[in-house]
Amino acid sequence: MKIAILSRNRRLYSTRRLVEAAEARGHSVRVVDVLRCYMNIRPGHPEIWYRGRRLEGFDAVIPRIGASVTFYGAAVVRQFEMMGVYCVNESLAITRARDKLRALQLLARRNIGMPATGFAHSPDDTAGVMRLVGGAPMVIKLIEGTQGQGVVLAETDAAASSVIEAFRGLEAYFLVQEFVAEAAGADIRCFVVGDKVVAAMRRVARPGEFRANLHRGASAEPVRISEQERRTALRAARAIGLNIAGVDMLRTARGPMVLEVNASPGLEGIEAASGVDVADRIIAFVERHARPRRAPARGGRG
Ligand SMILES: Nc1ncnc2c1ncn2[C@@H]1O[C@H](COP(=O)(O)OP(=O)(O)OP(=O)(O)O)[C@@H](O)[C@H]1O
Ligand SMILES: [Mg+2]
Ligand SMILES: [Mg+2]
Repeated sequence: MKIAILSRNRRLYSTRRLVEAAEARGHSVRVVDVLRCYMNIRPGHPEIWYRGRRLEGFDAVIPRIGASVTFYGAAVVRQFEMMGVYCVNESLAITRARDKLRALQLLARRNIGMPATGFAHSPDDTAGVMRLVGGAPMVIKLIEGTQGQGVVLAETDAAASSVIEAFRGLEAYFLVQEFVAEAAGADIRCFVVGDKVVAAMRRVARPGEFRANLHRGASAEPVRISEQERRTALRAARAIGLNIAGVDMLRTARGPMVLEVNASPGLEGIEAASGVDVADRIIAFVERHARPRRAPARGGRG
C-alpha cells in the first residue's frame, strides 16, 4: 500500500514509529506536512497539491493533527475523503474529539460515565453552573486545551469565580467540572485501535500536581484495566467515531469516568509503558480496512 502520514514533523517519535512500522510491513510511506497541502475544490475532481505537485495514488491516510492546526488539518483530511482515500480517523470525528464540550455531549448521550460537567455563557449563570457540578473544589478547563494546559483546579468557589472571570475576559470557552479527588492525581490512558484497547497505561502526576499529563512531568506505568474500563474506552471511541483514539479516564468507586477522547494520541509514553508495538497495530488495522477503496465511514458524512 501507499500510505500518507499527515504530520507537521517527521522527527516526532510518533511519526517516526509509524513510518518504521509501515516500512517493516512492506508499505511505501510518505510524511506529508498538513499545512503545506493546498486544495483545489473542483467539482467532480477534488485535488490536493503539495509543493507544486498533485498528491495522488494514496491508499490510506493516517492523520496526526496537532491541536493548533485542527481547522486546517481537518479540512485536508476531509479533502482526502472527498477524493475517496481511506482516512483511518475521519475529519468529522477529529473535530468532534478536539472540542471537549461536544465530545462529552456525545458521550453523555451514550450514558458513558464522566465527572459532573457544566457549560454556561452568561456571567449571571456562574453561580448556577458551579452549583450544578457540586461547587468547589472544581476543575475549570479550556475546551480546546491539550497536554494539561488550560486545566485549572479551583479549591474554593471564590477562586473558581475568578478563574471563570479571567477565561471570559479572554473570550475563551471553558467547561466547569467536578474535581474527582479520589483519582488522586492519576488517570488511565487507553489506546484504542478499531475494536480493541491495544495498550493502556496509568499516569501518575508528580507531587503537588493533579494533572497526570506526561508533559506536566507525570510518570507512566503499565496497568491492567478492568473489563468495565475496556468497554468504556471502546464505547467512548465509537461514540466520537474514531478508529484510533487515546481515551483518558479516572478510576473511581462509581466506575470509570471519561475525561476526553484524543484523536492523535502520542505513541512514545504508551509504547514505553506498555511494551506494546502500538505503531504496528495501527498499520495492521489500516491494512485490514483501507481496501476496498471506500471503506465504511463511522461517523457519517459532512
Ligand atoms: N475533573 C477532574 N478531576 C480530577 N482530575 C482531572 C479532572 N480533569 C482533568 N484532570 C486531570 O488533568 C489531566 C488533564 O485533563 P484532560 O485530559 O481533560 O486535558 P488535556 O489537556 O486534553 O490532556 P491530553 O494532553 O491528555 O490531551 C487529566 O489527565 C487528569 O489527570
Ligand atoms: Mg486532550
Ligand atoms: Mg488528557
